[in-house]
Amino acid sequence: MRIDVLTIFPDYLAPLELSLVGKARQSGLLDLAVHDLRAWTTDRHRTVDDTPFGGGAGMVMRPDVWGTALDTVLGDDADGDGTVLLVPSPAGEVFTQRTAEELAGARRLVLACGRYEGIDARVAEHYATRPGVTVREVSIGDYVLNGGEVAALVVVEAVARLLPGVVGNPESLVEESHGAAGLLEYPVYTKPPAWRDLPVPEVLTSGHHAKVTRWRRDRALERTAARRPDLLERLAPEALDREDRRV
Ligand SMILES: COc1ccc2nc(C(=O)O)sc2c1
Repeated sequence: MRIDVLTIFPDYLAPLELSLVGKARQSGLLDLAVHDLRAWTTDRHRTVDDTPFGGGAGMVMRPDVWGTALDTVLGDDADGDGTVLLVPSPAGEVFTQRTAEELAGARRLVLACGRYEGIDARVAEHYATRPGVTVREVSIGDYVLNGGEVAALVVVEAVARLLPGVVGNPESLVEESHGAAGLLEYPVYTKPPAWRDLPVPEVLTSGHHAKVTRWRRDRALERTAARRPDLLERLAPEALDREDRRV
């Protein structure tokens, strides 16, 4: 997959050179480039914003600068099919694991990180008409950030780890929170067996795999019911067996 991130703060995306995403880039599993939006400004102050039509506080990012930048980055991608222009926005659809799975199937992601009061609305409107490009405005949660860069970090990590070969053991993608089971993850333990007078649950050292599996499922159901009942409500009825309903 090819990912391009456009921002006025390229250094904010430095964490994408580290760890799992960094390794995926080095190995060629992920082709990612970060671009400084100011490279497409034309004035000596490298201006990217202006005052909002209709008045109000703050500044709005100019469509002309974004248009030149996105035209360049999108290129004359003849087979532009499967390109998602992703715009982090507090007014966007909520980004979930399902969103990450959908985006992981795209041929290409271009993330446009806004700042100030946001990007002129005509940018998303214009690129939504471009053949082969789908525009999605997404929010990573019900709080407001100062710009799209943090959201871009979240989106890139959540998507990259779903790409084949990026995570060492694909099995681990199944059991984690918000994974295929649709439940929160069960509690995990490691050595030492006793720590500050706190023991590890006996079943986990019993060697009885069926009991361990059941215990983990029960703890995941309990946690989900206590912390995210909305996830339980979304589960298909057949996703819970008779044993599950006992919890
Ligand atoms: C101006 O650009 C912004 C500002 C706030 C913001 N908040 C987001 C969120 O996902 O909560 S994305 C985002 C982009």
